[in-house]
Amino acid sequence: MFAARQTFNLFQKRAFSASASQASKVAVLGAAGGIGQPLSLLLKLNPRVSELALYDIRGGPGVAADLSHINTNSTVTGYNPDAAGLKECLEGSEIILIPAGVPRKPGMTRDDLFNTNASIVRDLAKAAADAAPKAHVLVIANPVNSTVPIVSEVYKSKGVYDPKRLFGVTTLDVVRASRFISEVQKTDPANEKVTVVGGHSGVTIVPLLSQSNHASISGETRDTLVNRIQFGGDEVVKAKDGAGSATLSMAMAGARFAESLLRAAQGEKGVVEPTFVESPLYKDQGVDFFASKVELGPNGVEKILPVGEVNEYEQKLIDTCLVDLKKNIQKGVDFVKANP
Ligand SMILES: NC(=O)C1=CN([C@@H]2O[C@H](COP(=O)(O)OP(=O)(O)OC[C@H]3O[C@@H](n4cnc5c(N)ncnc54)[C@H](O)[C@@H]3O)[C@@H](O)[C@H]2O)C=CC1
Ligand SMILES: O=C([O-])CC(=O)C(=O)O
Repeated sequence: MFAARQTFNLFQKRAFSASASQASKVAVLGAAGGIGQPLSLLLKLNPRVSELALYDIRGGPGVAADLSHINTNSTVTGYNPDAAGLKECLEGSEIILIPAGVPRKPGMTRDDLFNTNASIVRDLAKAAADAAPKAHVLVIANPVNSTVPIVSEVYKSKGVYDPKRLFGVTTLDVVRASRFISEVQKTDPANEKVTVVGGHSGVTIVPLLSQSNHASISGETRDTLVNRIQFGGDEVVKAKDGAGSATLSMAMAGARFAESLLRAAQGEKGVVEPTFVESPLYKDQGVDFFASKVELGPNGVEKILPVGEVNEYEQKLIDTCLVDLKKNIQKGVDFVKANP
């Protein structure tokens, strides 16, 4: 309890002085799962994390005991799978990652996970809003297009919503885009930066290849590549054959996003990550959340960057994306209204 409070005080101080303490408590909810475990491992290896707080409805303390033997300075605590454990896990957290939820099986869409995961995310959001209302919340649980609006509605209902601190993690789409384009072009993925906008499922994932190093990609090569980026998740679901979806690549992507937020919180300027946030970009078309490049700062979203110039083909992809995205967002909002 005392330790948790102490970390919070340090974080409070840093809000005023970026160069002060580097202490950061990071909580993972769903820490014993397929994503939760490797994500927690990567966070244990991150020197910017001083305290790692792990919660799961089963297995949290075991994962924590295991990770706590790794010889990096951070402390690791696994909390009891009850309301008191969850509260203690959350208190003082600067970042809360939520990979808690059921993954897809072959033949399912991400939206098919809604019935199970909506209430899981809603309940965790309620606990987070009460225990750590100022933390950055990073939603990994699918369907991200709906679970992020669910968190925002919960926070609104509790009067603590700050749109600058709520993120849907879409980093994996960008990671895939960079890797897939490098495979086609026989280049080093480290040098491939592909902007991916929209949401995080199927046709709502919109890669903007015209803004990449390979703007001239066209025809069937382009179509195949765009399709692979949009449906990359399905490749893994199919290959795992009933055992779940992407976990290791997702852990890497989640850890990268958390690292970017910590870098920005700890005073680094110009940190840009693509992420699904409440966004003004398509509000005039009734779409309140949209993934685009976002500059991060000590308080979360510093600046939402414009989508930029797109070609006719990409504009069509965006138009298609917006139709689905609007419905997915509304579904999340309606869920919390009907099931507060
Ligand atoms: N945003 C993205 O790019 C991606 C999102 N995902 C999503 O992440 C979620 C998790 O996937 P996996 O880790 O593979 O699933 P998993 O089933 O391996 O792990 C989920 C964990 O959540 C825990 N859990 C369930 N309810 C909980 C609750 N109320 N509180 C705390 N923990 C709870 C389970 O005990 C389990 O350990 C899925 O919804 C999946 O679709 C997966 C890959 C990429
Ligand atoms: O495909 C899934 O269900 C998991 C996911 O979101 C991804 O891998 O992008």
